[in-house]
Amino acid sequence: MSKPPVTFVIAGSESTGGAGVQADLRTLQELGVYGAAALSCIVAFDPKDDWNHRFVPVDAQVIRHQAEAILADWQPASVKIGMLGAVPTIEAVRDILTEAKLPNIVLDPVLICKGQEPGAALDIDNSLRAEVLPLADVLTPNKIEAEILSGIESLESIADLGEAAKRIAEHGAKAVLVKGGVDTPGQHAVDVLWDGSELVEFSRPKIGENRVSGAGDSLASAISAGLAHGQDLHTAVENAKEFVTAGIQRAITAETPFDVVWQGK
Ligand SMILES: Nc1ncnc2c1ncn2[C@@H]1O[C@H](COP(=O)(O)OP(=O)(O)O)[C@@H](O)[C@H]1O
Ligand SMILES: Cc1ncc(COP(=O)(O)O)c(C=O)c1O
Repeated sequence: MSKPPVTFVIAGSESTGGAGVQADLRTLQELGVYGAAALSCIVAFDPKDDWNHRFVPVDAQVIRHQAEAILADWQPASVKIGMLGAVPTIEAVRDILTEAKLPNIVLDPVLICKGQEPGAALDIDNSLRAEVLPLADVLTPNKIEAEILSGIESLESIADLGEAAKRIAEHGAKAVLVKGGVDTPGQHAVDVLWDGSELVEFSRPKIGENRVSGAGDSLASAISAGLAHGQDLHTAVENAKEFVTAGIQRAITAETPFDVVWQGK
C-alpha cells in the first residue's frame, strides 16, 4: 500500500461540523491526503442568539506544542491555514512557518465568516497581512476579505477581482485566488487567480444564490490536497473548484442559517 501525502492543517474548530477543521479533514480524507491538525481556536455558534459566533482562541503555546508534535511525526507536503482570529495566534503561526520552512502553504485568510468577524477586527487584519500573508504560496480570500486586504473599497466586476488579487500579491503571497462566489455578477460563481505572471478565471454555474458553510475551507483544503499530490497550481485550483462545486450541489440543510458542504459521495 502506498503512503498518502500529509497536509499540516492549522485551523479552528466549528463544532457543528460545517466549517473549520472538521471540513478541512473531511476534504483531505476524501482526496486521499492524511490530515494532521493543530487547533487555533474554538467557535461555538449560539443558537439562542441567531447562531452568532462565540470565539475562543487556543493559547499560543498550545498551538506551538501541537505543531511540534505534528512536525516531529510527519514531513508535510502542504500546509492549510484557516481561521486564526487573534494576534498571539498569528504570531505563533508566523514563527512555526518561519522555523519549519514548509512547502505549499495555502492560507485562507478567514476575516469574515458568512458576515461575522471572528475576533477584534482591525488589529487582526493588519497582523495577518504583515506576519503570515508574506509566507503564503497561495492565498484564498473571499470578496469581503479581498476588499479588506487590497484596500479596494468595492469589488464589483470580474476584472476588479483580478485587480484585487494583484494588489494583495504585492504584500508577498506568491499567488492569490480571489473568490467571487455568490457575489459574482451573473449566473456563474467565478474565482480569479493571480499566479504572479497571469490572471486565470475559474468558473462554474452558481448553485442557488446563498452562501454555503464550509465552501471556503473545502476549496482551500482541496487546493492543498492537490499540491500535496504534486499537481501544479492551476490544476490544483481547477480540481478544487470542481470538488467544492460538487460538494455544494450535495449540500446538507440543518438548523444553522446556511446549508453545509458535503464532501462525500
Ligand atoms: N452558491 C454557490 N454556487 C457555486 N459555487 C459557489 C457558491 N458559493 C460559493 N461558491 C464557490 O465556493 C468557493 C468558496 O467561496 P466562498 O463561499 O465565497 O468562500 P468563503 O467560504 O471563504 O466565504 C468558491 O469557489 C466559490 O466560487
Ligand atoms: C473555525 C472556523 N473556521 C473557518 C470558518 C470559515 O468557514 P467557511 O468555509 O464557511 O468560510 C468558520 C466559519 O464559521 C469557522 O467557524
